[in-house]
Amino acid sequence: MPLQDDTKQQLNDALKARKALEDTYEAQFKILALFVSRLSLACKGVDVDLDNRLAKLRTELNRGTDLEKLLPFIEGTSENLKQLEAKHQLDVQKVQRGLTEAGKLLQKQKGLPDQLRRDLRELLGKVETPSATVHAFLPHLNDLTRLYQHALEAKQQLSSDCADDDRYSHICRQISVELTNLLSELAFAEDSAAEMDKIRHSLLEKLPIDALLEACLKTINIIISSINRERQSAEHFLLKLNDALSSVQQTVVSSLSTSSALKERMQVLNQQIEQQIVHLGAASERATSLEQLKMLVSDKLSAITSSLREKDQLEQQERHNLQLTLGDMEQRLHELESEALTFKKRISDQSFRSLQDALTEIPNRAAFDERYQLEIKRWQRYKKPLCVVLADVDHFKSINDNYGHSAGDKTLKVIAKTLKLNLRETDFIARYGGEEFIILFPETSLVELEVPLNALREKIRKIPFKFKNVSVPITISFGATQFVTKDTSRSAFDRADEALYEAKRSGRDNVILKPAGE
Ligand SMILES: Nc1nc2c(ncn2[C@@H]2O[C@H](COP(=O)(O)OP(=O)(O)OP(=O)(O)O)[C@@H](O)[C@H]2O)c(=O)[nH]1
Repeated sequence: MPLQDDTKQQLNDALKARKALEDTYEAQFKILALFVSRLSLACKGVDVDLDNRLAKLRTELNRGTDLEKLLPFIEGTSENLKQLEAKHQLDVQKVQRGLTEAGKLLQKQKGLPDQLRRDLRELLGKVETPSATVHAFLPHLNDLTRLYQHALEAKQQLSSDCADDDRYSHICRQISVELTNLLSELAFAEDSAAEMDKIRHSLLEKLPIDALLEACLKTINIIISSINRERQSAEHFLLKLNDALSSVQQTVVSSLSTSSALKERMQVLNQQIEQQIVHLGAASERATSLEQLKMLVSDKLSAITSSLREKDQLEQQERHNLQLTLGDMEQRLHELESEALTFKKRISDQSFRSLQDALTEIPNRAAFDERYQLEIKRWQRYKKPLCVVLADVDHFKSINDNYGHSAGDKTLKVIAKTLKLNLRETDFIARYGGEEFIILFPETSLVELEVPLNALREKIRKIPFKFKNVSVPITISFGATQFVTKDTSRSAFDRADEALYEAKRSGRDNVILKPAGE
């Protein structure tokens, strides 16, 4: 029996040990199941198929399903994971390639700061190193994003600098245009005119701001010295006038005093003559003999004759003095008259020249502005059609560039002359600035313009321009419009400008008529 007891004991012990082992396995299995369940949750979102499989596995694990029953699940999921692993490798390569390409693209950008370029080079070196997971690239991606951000900031700065550049050249262009217009509206004497011409020519180039300011200062100096010259000339005229008037006054005063002295002397003589006649009468009564009377009369008569002669001389002297005074005054007046004439001509020349373009000798922009307002008023009053036309020489810059500015100037003169000669008396042409002309056609409708404008265009094209022995055909484009009721001077002008732009865009050497409302 002890043996039986012993065996029983052993069996019990074995059962206990097994139970303990089973308990341990079960606990371990639970821990493992929990871990697998958590791990599966961590994988969630990588792949939908995998997510579904893992969700099922978790449910089974929670239920405590036998490992045996779980095995097919596990196998299927393992297969799924293998495929994912392959895909993961591809993803890693893709991320690596993507990062490299994005980095290289950034490297190609212009205007990046040097430090950014260095950081980028270093980053691209790191990206080249192979990595097992996509995660390993995350810091690189982060770095690259940062570099992109810096690059964008640098670019933005650069483009705002460029915007400044644009603004700068816009301002320069505006100053240049305004100054050119001002120069064409100013009238100057010969020497200043040459200086002005020099400044005008310099403005044909693209000038930096300091050169433009210098041109402005030079212009101001010329204006000031010209004003001074005009003032001096006016002063000179006034001084002459003053001189002449005071000399006339002096002459009149001295001639008055001379003539009053003569008058006094004449009175004395008259008295003397009267007295001599009275004496003669009294003495003749007293005379007792004819001989005595004869002597007395002879004496007195010679005294009277000498007084009369003296009186005659005095009268002659007075007449002579008067003639001298008159002659002197006449001469003074002639001088003054010619001085006044010169001055008057100077003033009228001045006002004429201030409305004339110095180069082409046709009206300038200021003259146009005046005439434009006048024609608009006429159009409003009489309701007769009014057209405004802008004309611009084609590719004029290339004439300057290829043959020099003097050739350009000559071209403008010839074109202006041709245009003017081929217009009616009632039409008005002005140089609007640069190589642009503006024409007003009163009492003309837009349809009526087609033929004459095309004729003008042909005329210009046929001018045999020759530079450096090369025949250079020059063409011109026209943009025309007609005033309508709602128009202002500006709106009609803008429409003509748009038409001109269309003429240029259509290939130049063209006439575009643009009615309102198109
Ligand atoms: N010689 C000379 N050139 C002038 C004068 N005024 C303006 N210019 C030049 O005229 C040229 C005008 O050039 P752009 O405005 O580019 O026009 P474009 O070359 O005529 O070309 P499109 O008008 O487009 O056909 C510039 O080069 C100016 O310098 C001037 O009084 N004399």
